[in-house]
Amino acid sequence: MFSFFKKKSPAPPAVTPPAPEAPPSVSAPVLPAAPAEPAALIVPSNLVMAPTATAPAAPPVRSSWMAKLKTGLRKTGTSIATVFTGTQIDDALYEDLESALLMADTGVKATEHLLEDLKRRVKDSKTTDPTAVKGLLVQSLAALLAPLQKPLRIGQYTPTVIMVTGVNGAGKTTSIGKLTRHLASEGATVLLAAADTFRAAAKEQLGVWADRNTVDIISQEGGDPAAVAFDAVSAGKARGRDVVLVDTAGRLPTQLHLMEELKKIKRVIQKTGPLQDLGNTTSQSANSVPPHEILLVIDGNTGQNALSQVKAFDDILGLTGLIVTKLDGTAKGGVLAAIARERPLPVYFIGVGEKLEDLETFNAQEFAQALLS
Ligand SMILES: Nc1nc2c(ncn2[C@@H]2O[C@H](COP(=O)(O)OP(=O)(O)OP(=O)(O)O)[C@@H](O)[C@H]2O)c(=O)[nH]1
Repeated sequence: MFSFFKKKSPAPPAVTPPAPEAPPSVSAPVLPAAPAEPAALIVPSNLVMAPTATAPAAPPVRSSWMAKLKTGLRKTGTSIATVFTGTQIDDALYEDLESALLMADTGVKATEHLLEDLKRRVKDSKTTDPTAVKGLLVQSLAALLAPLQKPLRIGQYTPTVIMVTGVNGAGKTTSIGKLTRHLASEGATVLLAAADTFRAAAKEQLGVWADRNTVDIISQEGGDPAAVAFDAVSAGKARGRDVVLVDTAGRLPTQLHLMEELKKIKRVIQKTGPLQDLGNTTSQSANSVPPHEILLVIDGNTGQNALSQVKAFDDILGLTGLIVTKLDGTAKGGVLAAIARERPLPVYFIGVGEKLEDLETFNAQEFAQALLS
């Protein structure tokens, strides 16, 4: 599920270690083609299980996840899939597809792109079968979504500081709980910062996750969220934690004073100073200054509104990635294509349920297949 950097050792120059032995039920991890990685080693986690077209059959864990994803996206997929039930590939088919994609909140730009790309693929393949066109649409969608597929890198800094933002009820606290569980199950030590000091229940909610996951939580009765974040990062440094997750209160991008507050939280976290970059032992890189990740949690049910949130939060904070929740039962799953076309930020995780295990890494090919199955 994550990329872990190998921790720095004073011993001889780093040598790539053999890949950790994978448990029998888990396939070899496949990371998306990435630009040149820094010298530090990425030790792929045994939870990175994204299969590609050429990978061996999906392991049981991932395939049950796929079933969940397919069920979750059925509402979106059914209306698109019915377009291909006819016998001819004609203008009517493309018009119906255009409407279905727009109804699925794919947005005008991504819809235009997909139609153009699909027509080219149909022409190149010389197919006359509408069912085959659906297969080509899967390819086209997967190619559009591919830039969003990226693993979250953990372990390059001690701690890796992750600030989590989003509108009210998007699923921030739940996603932090799920993420904490995954991190803890991979052996990472986690410290949670309850910087949502507005909602009385938020601290308790996070406290429950903390208890469940046996991690520490830093909170302050009615305190300043920026101060909570500062204390948490300082404590994370002092205690040598691998990850500090900072939960923030939900807010709308139109609530400018609250957006200013988020900027302040970011600034104050930056003031905790640079953290040792385990991937760059010679100089201190600029991004060793926390927060290393600023994530926006979006509710997949909100469709085009989610895209507006991505743009607004990104403009103000400079986001590094997204978590898309509630993809179970949404008719608006096309919004990921809109994000890919208009604001392509990495989608680190997607949520398809309220349970702890209902969080997985995003895989473009799987998502495209599930959406159009
Ligand atoms: N079905 C489903 N529900 C989810 C998912 N993620 C979160 N939820 C539910 O969404 C609701 C809101 O989740 P929270 O985690 O409290 O949201 P939040 O963003 O922290 O909320 P605020 O702190 O009020 O801004 C809860 O009922 C969660 O159980 C998901 O992937 N699928």
